Amino acid sequence: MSDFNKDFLFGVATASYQVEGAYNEDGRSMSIWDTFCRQDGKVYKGHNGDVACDHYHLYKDDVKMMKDLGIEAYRFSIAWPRIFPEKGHYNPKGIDFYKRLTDELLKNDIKPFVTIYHWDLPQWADDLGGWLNREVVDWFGEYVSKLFNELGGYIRNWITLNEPWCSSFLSYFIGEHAPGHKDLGEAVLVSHNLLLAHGKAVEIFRDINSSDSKIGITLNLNEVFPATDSPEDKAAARIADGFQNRWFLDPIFKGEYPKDMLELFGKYAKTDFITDGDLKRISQKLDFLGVNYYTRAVVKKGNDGILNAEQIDVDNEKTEMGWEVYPESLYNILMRLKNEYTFDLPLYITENGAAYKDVVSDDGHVHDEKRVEFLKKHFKQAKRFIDDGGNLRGYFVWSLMDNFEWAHGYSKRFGIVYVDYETEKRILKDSALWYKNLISTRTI
Ligand SMILES: N=[N+]=NCCCCNC(=O)[C@@H]1[C@H]2[C@H](O)[C@@H](O)[C@H](O)[C@@H](CO)[C@@H]12
Repeated sequence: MSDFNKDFLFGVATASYQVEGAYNEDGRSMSIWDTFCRQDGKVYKGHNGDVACDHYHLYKDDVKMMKDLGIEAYRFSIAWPRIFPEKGHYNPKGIDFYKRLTDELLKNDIKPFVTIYHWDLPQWADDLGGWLNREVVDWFGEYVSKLFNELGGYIRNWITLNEPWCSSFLSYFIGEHAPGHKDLGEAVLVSHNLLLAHGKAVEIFRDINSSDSKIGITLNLNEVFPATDSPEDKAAARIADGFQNRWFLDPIFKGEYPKDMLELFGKYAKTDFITDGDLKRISQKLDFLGVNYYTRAVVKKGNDGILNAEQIDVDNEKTEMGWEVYPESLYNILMRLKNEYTFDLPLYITENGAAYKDVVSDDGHVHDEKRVEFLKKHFKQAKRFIDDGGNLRGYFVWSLMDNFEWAHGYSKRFGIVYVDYETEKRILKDSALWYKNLISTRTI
């Protein structure tokens, strides 16, 4: 048994489109996810975020619930379509919601960690090309400037982007997320414009915010294993690692794209969009890195003609998402970051959690023992990293409450709090009570 020190932050995370609802209230305009949900076959049973968990109206109760659990930090995202519902048109009512939410958090001694972009691009921006249009960097700059000026006095921790891998490759190559394109060339261009927007936000942040405010980015990283020791499978694992991890880690922390991936992508995608100064903008010094970890990947040589790396099914415990439970990779990823990229830069686990088939028992409780075990194992790996000299500053469980799980709609439950979507009633799951005890004892 060992203790997390008193400065370590125990948090929970959500995202605007997944919990807020109030999709057309107080001036909010459509996002690409509002549009995507309305297209046939894109989202499970046509679910959407119109109401979601109604966090927009129930935030005070949700903050009280966090307070009662002893939660020390709350990671939430801001909906760009609330702040700029039209190009160049600022909506003060949009900011007012986040001022109310932040005020409630601070009154309850809960630190706000804000994600500036968690995938809900305004539809007006997408109509102008969205992340495919390099002008998006300027639109993003206007957006972040307003946030820093209006909220910078209350919010001290900022995350520019959530998982640019998902906003680019999952959304423009694999096509599972909005806007649902399937073009590798587009995805590579989008990934670059996302990183440029990230860099622009850091530049503006350094101009506007005081030094006691911190800025970082959140990346979803996984550890990639070859299915066998064969040279082909090892080569496939290297490419998959480049596709998932190095394509973002290298430009941000080393100021250059990985050569093997540039060469590979260059065969299928335009890569002449990288202009002088781009990598300098992308690789500015950060105050922390956020890591979202869910599972590892085991890959074999594939034949898709592009990456030629195919994830295989592993006969091991899985979550409702079909993701293998593999806590050791959390430690390995953090150690790799420390040794190869971030060194002594503060790290946060900005997301870790699991979806399971949660049901309300006859006793009115939700006995989610699998989630308790999942979290226990992963917190142990986080503590192992700290004991081995890792500069891990906090851990945000995904998620505070069940919510809109993107293409899966409301069919997957990640919360430590159960949400009855018919009534919006919240029910603490056993995992919430377990987390409350962990926070109070600080011992895993
Ligand atoms: N094909 N395929 N896909 C693999 C996708 C893995 C990466 N997905 C994530 O990390 C998302 C992250 C997101 O921030 C949050 O908004 C999501 O609710 C959670 C749970 O899904 C995780």
